[in-house]
This record gives sequence, structure tokens and C-alpha cells, in this order.
Amino acid sequence: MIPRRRLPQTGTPRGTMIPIVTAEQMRLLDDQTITQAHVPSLVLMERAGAGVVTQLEALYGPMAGKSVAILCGKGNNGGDGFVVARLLRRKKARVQVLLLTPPSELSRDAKTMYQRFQRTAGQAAVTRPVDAQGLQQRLRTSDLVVDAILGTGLSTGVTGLYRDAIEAINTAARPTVAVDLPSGLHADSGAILGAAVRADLTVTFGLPKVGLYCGAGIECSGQVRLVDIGIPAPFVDAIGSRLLLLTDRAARTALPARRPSSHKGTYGHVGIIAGSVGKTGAAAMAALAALRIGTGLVTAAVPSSVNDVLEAKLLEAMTLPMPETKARTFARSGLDRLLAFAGARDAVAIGPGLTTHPETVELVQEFVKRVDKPCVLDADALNALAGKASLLTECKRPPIITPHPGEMARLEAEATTQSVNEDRLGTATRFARERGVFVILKGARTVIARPDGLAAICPTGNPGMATAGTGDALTGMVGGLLAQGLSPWDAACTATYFHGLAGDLAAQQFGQAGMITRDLIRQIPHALAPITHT
Ligand SMILES: NC(=O)C1=CN([C@@H]2O[C@H](COP(=O)(O)OP(=O)(O)OC[C@H]3O[C@@H](n4cnc5c(N)ncnc54)[C@H](O)[C@@H]3O)[C@@H](O)[C@H]2O)[C@H](O)CC1
Ligand SMILES: [K+]
Repeated sequence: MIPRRRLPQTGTPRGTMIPIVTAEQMRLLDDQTITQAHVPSLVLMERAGAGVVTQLEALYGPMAGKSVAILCGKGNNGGDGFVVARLLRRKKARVQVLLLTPPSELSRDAKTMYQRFQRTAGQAAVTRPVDAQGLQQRLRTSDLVVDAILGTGLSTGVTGLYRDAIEAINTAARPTVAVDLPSGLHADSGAILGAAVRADLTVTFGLPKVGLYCGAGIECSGQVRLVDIGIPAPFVDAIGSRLLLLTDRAARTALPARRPSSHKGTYGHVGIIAGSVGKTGAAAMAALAALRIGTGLVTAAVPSSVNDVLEAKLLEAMTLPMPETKARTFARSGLDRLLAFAGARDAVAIGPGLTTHPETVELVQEFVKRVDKPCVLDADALNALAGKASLLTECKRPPIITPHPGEMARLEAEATTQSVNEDRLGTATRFARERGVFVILKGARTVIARPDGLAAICPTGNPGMATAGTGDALTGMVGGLLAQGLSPWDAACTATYFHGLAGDLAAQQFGQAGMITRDLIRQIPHALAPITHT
């Protein structure tokens, strides 16, 4: 038998990120584990159920005395629910199973687990609800609701009692934990088929499913926790998923080590091209974030008349005044000086607060074509390329672009913010391939895509980051990591991960509504500290 190992294990170019899979890929892995690695399906189900219980305790504390309603459907998702029920009962929780199907219709494994539960808990621990009212009554009085109605087997729109149950769960609004997937959510597309559970926590098995990170999955999944049920790593590698989940380990591994004999020159010099009158904060925040991610030296090039303002705002970063327009934005005449500035730095970040003044736009278009350093383009640098995405293919090196959905839509003539949001994964991946760039498509579940079509999803971040300046901070972090010598892919993934983690720590400290970008930047060192964040 192949020994149980953590996933993934091999040193592929994907490092230690986790493949995200479709329902079909997960089924194949399941089958291979059962038939080739000889792990009985009931053992997998037992591990899945045990994993849910571990995660429940981690989030909600000891289960003893808690009243838990577990809704079970007829497939193996329901089977996992019976395992959860049995194990929670053993922990002295008050468990009630709401069985949505006649026992005779349960799948083979689910039936076995149902019988095991019934043998220990007795008939009274199982209720067969018949209507929405009965369901709602049960759920209202529960401390916790476990949704084991449907998982990867969902094939059609939910109707009848299943739909009533899903709606009752949402109406009850009790702390809700989805087993493998929120019921009603399609595992591959993240579409809601009829109705879907809105969970606070989703405990998913083996590998994360695509639908948890796209479409309605972003709203329905809540926190996602992955349970290792012992799928052998070679099977996982053979799947060759082109979509990965960023992990804490991958992000930390990519960070440059601080060597004893090093000096500030060891950690790179990033040039930040940002700012205009009224938007000096954008330049300052990008510069500060670059310093906080460990960059040795940071210089912000800014329009000449705002230079003094930046000098006052920044202590550790240097500034360089550049030719400006009458509107106090970067002037076209400064092109050669900006190119020389970039040439003397290890990497360049351009865009925050530049404005879309016609002369500045012209300058950016020329600069982007001629600069020959690792580069991140953001905000007004992207707006300068609105409808002219083909200019990106003229870059000397594939740049990293960091659009939010609106900027992404402006880059491509046919796209709209809505169409980008409806297919975040597809949009980022297509654009990266077609234009030969690295894309960080910001928003809930930021997507990072690279020119060969490989993409990653970032699990960190929260709605508190929807506040002015967080994008400038990300740009500074990406530029800083490029200057420290990371490849564009590693810089994009690592900056995004720690940006989100710093945002999560800031939200813990100040709340999502009250946090501002400076709080996030101050948390970057804590995010980088080698401690485990939950
Ligand atoms: N990933 C793993 O390694 C493991 C996963 N486990 C769990 O098993 C489910 C998948 O089980 P499966 O039996 O294939 O599917 P479901 O339980 O999701 O339900 C399928 C069941 O429901 C019917 N169905 C489909 N759509 C509808 C609908 N709209 N309304 C009503 N009924 C519907 C379908 O015909 C089937 O009969 C996975 O998610 C995990 O939770 C294992 O337990 C451990 C290993
Ligand atoms: K479920």
C-alpha cells in the first residue's frame, strides 16, 4: 500500500502550491486511490468525516453539549455527514440527523455509514423531514448546521425537498459548515444550480474544487479548509492541473533569505514611478510597502513640484524630481530621464496616481515599450494602455500587470467590468496567454496568471481591503520582490499572498470597515514573521 503523504510532495515547477481540481478529476483521484492504492472507500469517507470534526473544533471550540443539525442527502456527501454525526456524538454533542431521502435510496457507502450511526445513536437521532416548516424549526434551535446534502455529484438544478432544505439553512442563518462543497454549488463552474447553501466554513476533501473559488463560490464557500484524506501524491501530480492554490509554505519559500553577510544592496533597489498633485499618497504607500516587504533601497520618481511633499512623507525611501506638465503630472519630456532612472534600478513599479493627462499617457506608452527591467504596471499605467493592450506585446520583458476588474475591462475593448467578474479565471488566463504578460487580477480571490496559461488563486484577503490605496501597496510589494531578484511569477504570487495576509491581520486589529491601507502596510512585517496565522 502506498503510504499516506501530505500533498503535493514532488518538486515540480509548481513548488508547494496545491492543485485545484474539477469534480471529474477528483473522482478519478478517488478511484485510483481505491483501486490502485487499495484504500477502501469507507476509509476515505471516515477520514473525510474526521477532518470535518477537526475543523469544526478548530473554528467553534469543543463540541460537547452543542446542538448540531446534520442534513444528509442520498450520495456519498450524505455518507460523510453520517460519519460527522457519529464522531460528534462520541464527543458528546447533541446531534440530530435530518435525512432528506428514504434510507433505501442511499448510496452503498452512505448506507453503511448511516447504519453505523444508527446502531450507536438509535432511531430518534434521525428525522425524516417532509416539508420546509419542519426543517426550519429544527434548524432555528441548532448551534451549528452541517450541510451534507450534495457534493461533487450535483448534476442538475435542485428542486423539491433538497431545495427547501438549502433555503431553510440560509434562512436559519446559524453557523453553517459545508461538507466538501456548499450544496447546490457546481464544483467546476461555481454556478448556483437552483439554490445553494451560504456557508461560513467549507471543509473540502483531498484537493480544493474549482467552484469554491469562482462565480458564486466566492460568496457561498466562506472560509475554505482542506482535509488530507490520503490521495497519493503521484496520482495528484499526474492530473497536471493548470490551476493552483497559493499556500503559506509556497509564499514563505519564495522569500529571499536574509544572509548574515548581506547589506542593503543585497536586497535590491526598486524604482517607483508614481504620483501627481493630489495623489502623492499613492507614491508614498507604494514606496513604504516596498520597504516593508524587505527591499534594500527604494526611490520614488515623482513630478518635480510634488517632490518636497514626498520628501516629507517618506523617511527611508529616496525621491527623485522629474519633469512635469502644467497640471503637475509626469511630462513627456522626462522620458529619457525616466529610462535612465529605470536602468539604474533592479526593478520598476509604475502607475499609482499618475493621472491620465494626455502627455503622461504618451510618456507611459513609450516608457513601457522601451524599459528593459523587471516591471510592474498598475493603475494609471494600465489606463494609459486602455484599448491598446497590444502595446504590452512590445515590452522588452513580460511585465506584471495588476488590474482590478475595471482596469482589466478597459484594457480589452470588448470587455466590461461585469464580463470580467463573471469569468475572472478565464479572463486573467486568456489575457496572460494572448498578451504574454503576468496578470494579477485583483478582487475577492485574486487570480494570478502567467503567459503559459498556468494560474493561481490567492486564499488570503478580505473585504476590508476594498479601501483606497491597497492597490498601491500591492504594486510596491510586487516591485520590491522583483528588485530582490524573484522571478515575475514568484514576485506576483508572493506579494499577493502577503498583501492579503497583511490585510487579514489589519482587519483582525481594526475591523474590516475601519482598516485603512496604512494599517495593512504596518502589518506586512507581522505577516512575514515565521509564525502560523490561522
Ligand atoms: N473526494 C473524495 O475523495 C471523497 C469524497 N467523498 C464525498 O463524496 C461526495 C461525492 O459523492 P457522490 O455520491 O458522487 O455525489 P453527491 O453526494 O454529491 O450526490 C450525488 C447524488 O445526488 C444526486 N443528485 C445530483 N444532483 C441532484 C439534484 N440537483 N437534486 C437531487 N439529487 C441530485 C445524484 O444523482 C447522486 O445520486 C463528495 O462531494 C464528498 O463529499 C467521500 O466520502 C470521501 C472521498
Ligand atoms: K455539501
